[in-house]
Amino acid sequence: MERIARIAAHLNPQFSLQMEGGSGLERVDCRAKGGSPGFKVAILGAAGGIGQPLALLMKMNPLVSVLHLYDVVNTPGVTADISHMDTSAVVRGFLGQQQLEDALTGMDLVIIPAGVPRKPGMTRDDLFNINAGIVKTLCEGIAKCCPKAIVNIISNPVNSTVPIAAEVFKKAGTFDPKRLLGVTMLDVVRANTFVAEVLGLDPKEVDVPVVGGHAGVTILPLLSQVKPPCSFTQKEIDYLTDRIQNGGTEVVEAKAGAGSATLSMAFAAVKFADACLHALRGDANIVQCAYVASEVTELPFFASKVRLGRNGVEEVYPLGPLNEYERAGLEKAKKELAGSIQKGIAFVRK
Ligand SMILES: NC(=O)c1ccc[n+]([C@@H]2O[C@H](COP(=O)([O-])OP(=O)(O)OC[C@H]3O[C@@H](n4cnc5c(N)ncnc54)[C@H](O)[C@@H]3O)[C@@H](O)[C@H]2O)c1
Ligand SMILES: O=C(O)C[C@H](O)C(=O)O
Repeated sequence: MERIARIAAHLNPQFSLQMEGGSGLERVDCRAKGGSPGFKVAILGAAGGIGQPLALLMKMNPLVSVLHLYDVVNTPGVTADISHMDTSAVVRGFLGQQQLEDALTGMDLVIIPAGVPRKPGMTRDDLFNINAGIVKTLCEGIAKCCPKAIVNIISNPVNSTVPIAAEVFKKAGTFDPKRLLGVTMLDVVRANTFVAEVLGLDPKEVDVPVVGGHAGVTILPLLSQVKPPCSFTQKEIDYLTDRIQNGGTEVVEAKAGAGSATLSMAFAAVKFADACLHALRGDANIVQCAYVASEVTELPFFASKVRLGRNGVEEVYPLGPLNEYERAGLEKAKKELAGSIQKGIAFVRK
C-alpha cells in the first residue's frame, strides 16, 4: 500500500496530500508543498451536507492554493475523493479534535458549517444547545492557531453563533470585528431568485439587500432598495417578504427530516467566500451583505451591506431610506435579535 502511495505521489503530488498523520496515505516524497500563489482555506464540518459541496466548489476556486478539510467524521473519504480533481488547490484532510490545530495553522480564511441542522417543526434557536458548544470549541482553535484569519460562520443559529465567536475571541485577546462574518448570503441568493421570478428577470440582474439577521422575522429584505429600481404591489411585498423569511423552513419541510438547505447553501457560501478572497487579494468595490459587529443600529451585531477589503470588513453601510413596512419589520427584527445576541454572549461568559 505504501509503495503504491509513493508511486502515485511521484506521478501526481496531490495524491499524497491526503490525511494528516494517520491512517491512509502518507505525505511522502512530495514535490508540491502547497506553495503556489493563493490563499489557504479551511472548512470545519467539511464532511457534512454543506461541507462536501462547499469543499468541491472551493477546490475549483483558482484563488485557493491550499484547502484543509476538517470534521469529526468521514474526512478521509471526502479528502481522497476531492483531492483527485485536477484543479490546483492542494487538499489535506484532518479528522477529530486532536487534528484541529494542524487543520487551522496558517489559514487565511476559515469557513464553519459544523453542527446539526434543523428538522421539521424546529426553529434555528432549537439548535443552540448543540451548536453553541461546537462553534465555541472551533473558535478557541482559531484564536490559538490562526487569529488573523477571516472567519465565515454558517452554523446556526447564526444570530447567536457569531456573538459566541466574538466572545471567544475577546476572551483570547484576538477579537478583530473586521474579521468575523456571519454568512447571510443564502438570504440574498433566495431574495434575488424570488424577486427575479416576480419581476420576470434573470436573477443575475437582480440585487436585493437583506439586512437584520438569519432567522424568521430577523431576515429583513429591503424591497424598496431592489436594483434595478422597480415597484411591487402590497400583495407581492407580503408574498416576497414571507417567502424570503421562510425560505429555510421551505427546504427543511421539503426534505422531511433529512436536513436543511445544503446545495444552495454551499453555492451561497462559496459566493461569499470568493468575495472575501477577492477582497483579501486587494480587489476594489467588493460589497456583500453579512452579519457583523455593527453600529448601524443599537445592537452590537446586525446584517447589512459591508465593503470587504484586505483586512475583512472595511466599511459597514447604513441601511438607507426605509419605507413604513420596512421600519415596522426592523423593529420586530431588532427585538428578536437582541435576545439571540444576548443568549450567545451569556453562553461564553457564564
Ligand atoms: N447560515 C446559513 O444560511 C445556513 C444555511 C444552511 C444550514 N446552516 C447550518 O449549517 C450547519 C450544518 O448544516 P449541514 O446541513 O451541513 O449539517 P450536517 O449534519 O449535514 O453536517 C454537519 C457536519 O458538521 C460536523 N460536525 C459536528 N460536530 C463537529 C465538530 N465539533 N467539529 C467539526 N465538525 C463537526 C458533522 O460531523 C457533519 O459532518 C447547521 O447548523 C445548519 O443549520 C446555515
Ligand atoms: O433553515 C435552516 O435551518 C437552514 C438555513 O438557516 C437556511 O436558511 O436554509
